[in-house]
Amino acid sequence: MKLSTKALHPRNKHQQPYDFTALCAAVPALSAFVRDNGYGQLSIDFANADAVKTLNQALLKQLYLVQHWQLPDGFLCPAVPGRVDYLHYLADLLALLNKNQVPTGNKVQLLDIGCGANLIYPLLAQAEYGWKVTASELDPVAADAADLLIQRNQLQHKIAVRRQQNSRHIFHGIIQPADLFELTLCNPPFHTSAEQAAAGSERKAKNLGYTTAALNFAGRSHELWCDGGEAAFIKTMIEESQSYAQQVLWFSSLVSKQENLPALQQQLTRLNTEHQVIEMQQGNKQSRILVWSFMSEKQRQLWAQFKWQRK
Ligand SMILES: C[S@@+](CC[C@H](N)C(=O)[O-])C[C@H]1O[C@@H](n2cnc3c(N)ncnc32)[C@H](O)[C@@H]1O
Repeated sequence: MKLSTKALHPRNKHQQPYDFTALCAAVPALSAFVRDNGYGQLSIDFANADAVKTLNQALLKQLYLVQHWQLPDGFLCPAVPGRVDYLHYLADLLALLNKNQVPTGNKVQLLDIGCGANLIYPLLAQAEYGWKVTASELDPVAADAADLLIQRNQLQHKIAVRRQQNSRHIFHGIIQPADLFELTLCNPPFHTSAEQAAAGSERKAKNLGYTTAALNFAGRSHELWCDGGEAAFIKTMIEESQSYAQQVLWFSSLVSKQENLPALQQQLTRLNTEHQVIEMQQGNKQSRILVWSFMSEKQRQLWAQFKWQRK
């Protein structure tokens, strides 16, 4: 099945241009970066890493009530509207099992693979749906930064980071025998080498009209690449997911390159999974979520009945 959308998810709070007046009220430091964009609208210089970080602080505070958000230099700075879109589409999968209502609160458990130093998906999932989140991370510096965000926002009972010790593994060493997750999500490292990652950042900067690679989205190189790129990363994820077939309702991953989809879909068909592609569009940027499940519809309904609907 292929679902297609042309705009942000209807529940996404970012349908309108940013309200810089409200954002500056939430985080006054943002005012220093706001200027007229030449078309009579307020904006910031998206090539300025400090400006983009401060905008994120303000968005997270104003719209998601995240009081403290900071990012060590050189780490991937997320675009909030696109990240939250992924969560809303995953929430719809759960709503289908729950009389079209998204199940909320800590009865729903999410696993975020590679949360980064920015911890963006766990923070948004907690803010939007109150889900309990386990986050994995390979990079010790990123994992420590994510832990600090949890502590500063007093989310210790709602979000936990588990360090992945082996770069060749995704779920192994992270999912424990007693775990049950409704959802796994992942924004995988997408490039195949550090050089390709640098070229990708350069290209993005040029598309935005800047002459040099803007550092705000550059990220530390190993956040952005791994051997074999996203195709190999997701292939390993699918392989390992077999071991947790009865512990997870829906596995998922972003797939940034359309051309990587057919091989992954074939792999999922060979494994006899139910799978689908959910297309997302944010402005000119197109991306897609690949979701798969080893359970039958009946098994998923039983899960919902026993885990969410029992009094
Ligand atoms: C593209 S970044 C995404 C970061 C964040 N989730 C976001 O969306 O901005 C990929 C992240 O996966 C981490 N990573 C790479 N291999 C991993 C693995 N095997 N297990 C867990 N995390 C991994 C990287 O260190 C990096 O933080």
